[in-house]
Amino acid sequence: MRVQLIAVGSKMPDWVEQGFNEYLRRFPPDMPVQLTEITAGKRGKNADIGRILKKEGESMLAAIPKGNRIVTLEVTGRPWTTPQLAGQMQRWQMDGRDVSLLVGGPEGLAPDCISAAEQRWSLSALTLPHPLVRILLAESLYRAWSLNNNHPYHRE
Ligand SMILES: C[S@@+](CC[C@H](N)C(=O)[O-])C[C@H]1O[C@@H](n2cnc3c(N)ncnc32)[C@H](O)[C@@H]1O
Repeated sequence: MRVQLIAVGSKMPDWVEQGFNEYLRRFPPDMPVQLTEITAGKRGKNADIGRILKKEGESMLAAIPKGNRIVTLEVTGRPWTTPQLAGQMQRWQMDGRDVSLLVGGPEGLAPDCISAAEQRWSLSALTLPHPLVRILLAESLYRAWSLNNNHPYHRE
């Protein structure tokens, strides 16, 4: 199973790149995690946020290979524990499809992305900055993978 992380925003600071890549490089060849960055629309003084959000959403959906399972990252999504996420991961793997995880920009995800989601996942009841979400997401997925594979990274 391949995991595609589609996130609004590019040109992340070094600490974000380093933190994210630290976990990315740990995934095994049969579960690669790949990042697709969507350029955020310009949010000037009189920017039409609704239009920007729609365009970002269209770009996100266009980047998803046909047939992928779509999972949105949302504050109001399901708060999975690590064992629950590990269980989800096993179900995703058995289902045979690749997974696309969607992370929105400053105003969140476009309504079209939310409608397209099969599952909505919350990392915390707090609203997190999107650069931090990438790192937490990669670490959470790696921890769930380590639990499923009896790797010593996760300890009960
Ligand atoms: C700065 S947040 C957007 C805040 C926006 N006001 C909203 O309510 O969606 C940017 C993105 O990070 C992700 N995100 C932020 N906090 C999250 C959380 N606690 N759990 C899951 N995803 C989160 C979501 O994908 C969100 O679209």
